[in-house]
Amino acid sequence: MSLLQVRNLKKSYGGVAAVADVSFDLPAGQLLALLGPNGAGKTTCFNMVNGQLRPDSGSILFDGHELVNMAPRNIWRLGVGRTFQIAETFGSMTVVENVQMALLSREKKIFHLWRPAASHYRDEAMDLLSQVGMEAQAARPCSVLAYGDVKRVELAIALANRPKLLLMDEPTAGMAPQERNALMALTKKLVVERNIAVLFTEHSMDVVFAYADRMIVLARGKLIAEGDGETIRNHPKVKEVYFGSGSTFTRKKKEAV
Ligand SMILES: Nc1ncnc2c1ncn2[C@@H]1O[C@H](COP(=O)(O)OP(=O)(O)OP(=O)(O)O)[C@@H](O)[C@H]1O
Repeated sequence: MSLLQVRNLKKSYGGVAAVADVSFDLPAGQLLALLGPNGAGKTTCFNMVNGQLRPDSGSILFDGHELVNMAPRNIWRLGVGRTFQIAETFGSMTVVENVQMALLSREKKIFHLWRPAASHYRDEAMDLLSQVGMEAQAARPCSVLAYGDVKRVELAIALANRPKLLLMDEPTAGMAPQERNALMALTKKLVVERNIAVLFTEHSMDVVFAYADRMIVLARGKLIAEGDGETIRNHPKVKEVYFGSGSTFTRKKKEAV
């Protein structure tokens, strides 16, 4: 049985069917890209999986638990993680402190500190930072980091909760091509090592074709195609939706990581 099983998911806004009868599976250890043109229903779909939006109908079964009608915090506790942007809130804290906070939050200990905060979970935080290649920058405030490095710290924070499923909404938005590839290569490595599943939306097709194991494509709320890169590239409905037929995605050489 797949880790995540989405069945007949529906959500309408007034007369607009934002998501119309969408079903898909995501096994552990896979990166699944959720694609589609603007307004296709990607964000709506995403937010139903993380509990921010309640579907009109359908089922989201995760690791044997029905997520529909469950509070986002409880969904998170079951092991559905997301990458949050730390820049706005915790930018003045150091890299390692940000990860320590995430570890404390996992253990619900933020308001029960009995040791100086600096010593809480420091080793575990440093271990997570080494996994994302950021241990050398542990003592720097997040606010001074390069954008690609902030994204690595966000990944470490998301991993602090030991997610079984990680949701990433446009993880590489605003990044230069080389940074994009480095972040996705790292994500892929962690997915394989930890056997976690990743569901991500992404507008950079070079990233999608280089790193996603499978893709699903939405158009006007409906799932129109599903499969690997080759299947999606050559799918007539996908071609039609993106370019009104003709060639859809140009094959780009994977850039050096
Ligand atoms: N809160 C809302 N109220 C009304 N309509 C909404 C709302 N959220 C989304 N929609 C509509 O639902 C449809 C799907 O929107 P959604 O944001 O899920 O698409 P998307 O694929 O994420 O698009 P994008 O790539 O532009 O972010 C669109 O027609 C959108 O206008």
